[in-house]
Parts: sequence; C-alpha cells; structure tokens
Amino acid sequence: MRFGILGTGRITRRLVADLQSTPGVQVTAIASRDAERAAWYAQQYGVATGLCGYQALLDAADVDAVYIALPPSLHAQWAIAAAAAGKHLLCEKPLATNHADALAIAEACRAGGVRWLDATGWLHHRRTAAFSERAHDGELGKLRHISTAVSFFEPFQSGDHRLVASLGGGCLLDLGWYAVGLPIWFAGQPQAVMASGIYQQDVLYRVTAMLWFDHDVTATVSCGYDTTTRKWFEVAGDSGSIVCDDFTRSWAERKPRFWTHDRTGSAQAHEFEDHQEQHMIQSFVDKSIDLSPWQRQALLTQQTLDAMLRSIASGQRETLDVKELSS
Ligand SMILES: NC(=O)C1=CN([C@@H]2O[C@H](COP(=O)(O)OP(=O)(O)OC[C@H]3O[C@@H](n4cnc5c(N)ncnc54)[C@H](OP(=O)(O)O)[C@@H]3O)[C@@H](O)[C@H]2O)C=CC1
Ligand SMILES: O=C1CO[C@H](CO)[C@@H](O)[C@@H]1O
Repeated sequence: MRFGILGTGRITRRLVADLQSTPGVQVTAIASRDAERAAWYAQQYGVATGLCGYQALLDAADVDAVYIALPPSLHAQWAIAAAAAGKHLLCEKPLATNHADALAIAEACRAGGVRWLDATGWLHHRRTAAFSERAHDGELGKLRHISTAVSFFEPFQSGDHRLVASLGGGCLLDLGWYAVGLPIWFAGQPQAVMASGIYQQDVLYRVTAMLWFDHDVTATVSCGYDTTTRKWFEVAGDSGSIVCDDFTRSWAERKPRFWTHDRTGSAQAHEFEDHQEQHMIQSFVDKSIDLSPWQRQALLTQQTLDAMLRSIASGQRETLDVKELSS
C-alpha cells in the first residue's frame, strides 16, 4: 500500500519510520501547507515527493492510502475528501471532534469503498490482545469496575493545537480518547456518563468522569494536561483484576507489561516483546483483516466524548442514545 501523509507535525515525525518499516508499505508523498516544509520533510525522511497543499496529495495517482496527522478539527474535512478521492484512510485520534462528523467519515468511506481506521496504537498491541483475552476468559469473575487515567504535564508551545479550541484542542478529545476508550474496550457501550472539567485558556485542562454500563459495570476515568500520571488502568471483577501501568505507550527501553491480581492479593507479571505501532499499520494494510471492531470502538468513543461534553456543560448525568449507535 502506497501512503501519502497529510501534515508534518510531531506524530508524523514518529510514524513515518513505522510506516516505512512495515512490510508491504511505501510512503510515496508527504504534503504540507508550506512548499518548503514539504520539500524539507520529504528529503529528511526519505519520501519521494513533497507536495504543497493537502488536495495535491489526494490528487496524486501514486497514493493508495492517506495518513491524516492534522489537528483534530481538520480530520473530518480531509478524511471525507480522501474517501471521495478513493484513498484508504488512516486517521489520527480523535477520529473527529464530534460523533456526527465521525459518522460522516465512516459513511464517506463506505460510499467510497475504502478502508478506514483511527490510529489508536494501543488497541492493536499484542499486550492488548493478551489482557483482553484474560479479562474475557473468566479469570476476573464477573466484571464490575474499571479505573483509568491518562495525563501528561507538558510545557506546550504557544499555538499548539492542544490549546486552541477552534482546532479541537483540550485534554478530553486528546487524552480522553484513550482514557474513555479503555473502559469501552472492555465493557462496550456506556449507558450514561457524568463528567466535570476544568478549563484553562479556553480548553479543557482536566476532566474526571464516571461511566455506567450494562450489567452494573461502572468506570471512573480522568485525563489532564496539568498532572503527571501513569497511563494506567485496573479492570476489576469479583475474583481478580488486571492492572497495566502504561497502556498507551510503545516503550523502546523496556518490555510492555501488565499484572493479574487474585483475591489473595498476589500478583503475576506478564511481559512481551513487541514493536507496537507496526501492528496497527499491519491491521490497516492487511485487507483480510476485518476493521469493524475497531471502527465501532472509535464511533462509540466519539459518542461517549460528546455525552461527556454535554455533562460538563449541564452539570448533569447524561444518557447515551443506544439506538443511534446500534444503527
Ligand atoms: N497516536 C499518537 O500517539 C499521537 C497522536 N496525535 C494526534 O495526531 C494529530 C496531530 O498531532 P501532532 O502531530 O502532535 O500535531 P502538530 O501540531 O505537531 O502537527 C500538526 C500538523 O498539522 C498541520 N496543520 C494544518 N493546519 C494546521 C493548523 N491550523 N494549525 C496547526 N497545524 C496545522 C501542520 O503541518 P503543515 O503546516 O506542514 O501542513 C502541523 O505540523 C492530532 O490529532 C493528535 O491528537 C498526536 C501525538 C501522538
Ligand atoms: O496522543 C497523544 C499522546 O501523547 C501526547 C502527549 O505527548 C498527547 O498530547 C498526544 O496527542
């Protein structure tokens, strides 16, 4: 699959090497708003063509798939344009800034006959497959409660899209995508949410929330830009729990790991050898792999984030529209 990349930011600098080292993948073009930057990136990262303007890349005949690495508010526009141009779509998280736009992306891809996936790496890690299997094989007993936190304290450059509301900034869309995605991965569709948020510079800086699922499963989640937490979770049943201390990251310096705890309090560690981002790219390019479980996860996450934003604004518990989702 021949990839073209939209945007020359922080994540592009990391993912371009993962794309180039995935078997069956070539990166043939990169596009920037700025011609010089496009040429510099192409030269620097060994990409054949640097193009000025994102549409130029969508028009390129030697591009089969587009990786969108733009600020969140631009995802829907360029994802829909990519699908209309017949390009498969790997889109950075959050898929969009709201559920309606996420559904519009899915529909455009369906109409264009192209594959789509959000680039949420942890969902494709071997470690995720292993802890998911354990959670579902009865080892935990009945699933009861999930806790998770994903926070980074970072001195953002002024103008960083994370701090600009009109670009889809704020910790909820950015880090809440991971924190809320985790309980959804284990427990499915939330029925209701109650969230509270603290704003700084016009964007959400810290969010805490409670989620209610079917069968009395609950979750507490938090995310923020002004705290440093491990990107951890605990999935607890009535017989045991699974704990992971950094589920979103690919660690070069140590093996990905998680622990299982039983009723007696004893813990067993599980470690893996992994190159994590490549698994996500492989899921996307291997046409024999059904992407629908991950697509459903993305749409559910987006719908839940919408409900959390409503809850922050209203100060009330908000219910999710189950019918809307299942259709
Ligand atoms: N999966 C992951 O682990 C990570 C995912 N992300 C996600 O990737 C996306 C991009 O994040 P990141 O790379 O950190 O962002 P950056 O701000 O570093 O880069 C975004 C790029 O988008 C282009 N762009 C187009 N319009 C604008 C605009 N109005 N303002 C700013 N940039 C613009 C720019 O490229 P140019 O001007 O050259 O066209 C810019 O370099 C986000 O959705 C983010 O959530 C981010 C980090 C990690
Ligand atoms: O997805 C992400 C992972 O980590 C970052 C912190 O460096 C986030 O802000 C980012 O968008």
